[in-house]
Amino acid sequence: MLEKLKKSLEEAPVIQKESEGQIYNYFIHPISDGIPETDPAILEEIADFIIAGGKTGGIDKIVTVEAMGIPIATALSLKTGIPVSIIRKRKYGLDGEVELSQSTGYSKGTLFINGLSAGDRILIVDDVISTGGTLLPLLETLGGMGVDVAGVYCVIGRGAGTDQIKEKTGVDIVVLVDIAVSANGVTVVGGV
Ligand SMILES: O=P(O)(O)OC[C@H]1O[C@H](OP(=O)(O)OP(=O)(O)O)[C@H](O)[C@@H]1O
Ligand code: HPA
Repeated sequence: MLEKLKKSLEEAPVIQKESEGQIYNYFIHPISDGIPETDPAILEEIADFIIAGGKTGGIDKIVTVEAMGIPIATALSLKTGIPVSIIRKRKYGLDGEVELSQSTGYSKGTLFINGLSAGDRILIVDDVISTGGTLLPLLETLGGMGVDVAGVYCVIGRGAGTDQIKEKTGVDIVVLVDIAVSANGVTVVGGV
């Protein structure tokens, strides 16, 4: 399953990004960066896998984080008819906007939630989970807002984020492909 995705990950180039004195080996792949181009067949395979997981029933909104969760969320939305709500990196100042801090292995920023409120039942999808510095504060913030997270899917998993989030929040993130990344490249180490 997901053989095309796994094969393309093994071929992904890796660059070094420096943040706060630490080097982060950053892989570049169509799903996580849109480079060199995204094969619609892979997006379709991902959406079909998520639908087969059975968690899209009774969902009000598919929720993703700008930018690279958007193609995955859109593919899923087109197949299910469920609307997409996007957590943005831009402040709008609308009533009810909620902001939170995000950190990754190579960046820090602020995320802005609009259009979600208590009682909404959502499915979160994203392209990558690595340190968990995006999803952990997001899950905590959504919990505080009374939003009901029915499931979380990340296409590519690397690093300790998935396990740390499970420990801290009890949320089981479904990762489709687990990888290890070094300066020499990407190795697929597990997945569905
Ligand atoms: O587990 P973490 O260490 O937080 O890494 C995962 C996050 O990193 C990427 O987001 P980024 O903010 O780089 O945005 P992008 O989608 O525009 O690449 C990715 O889309 C995840 O949201
Ligand atoms: O290494 C990475 N590559 C692309 N996107 C990412 N998001 C977190 N880590 C990465």
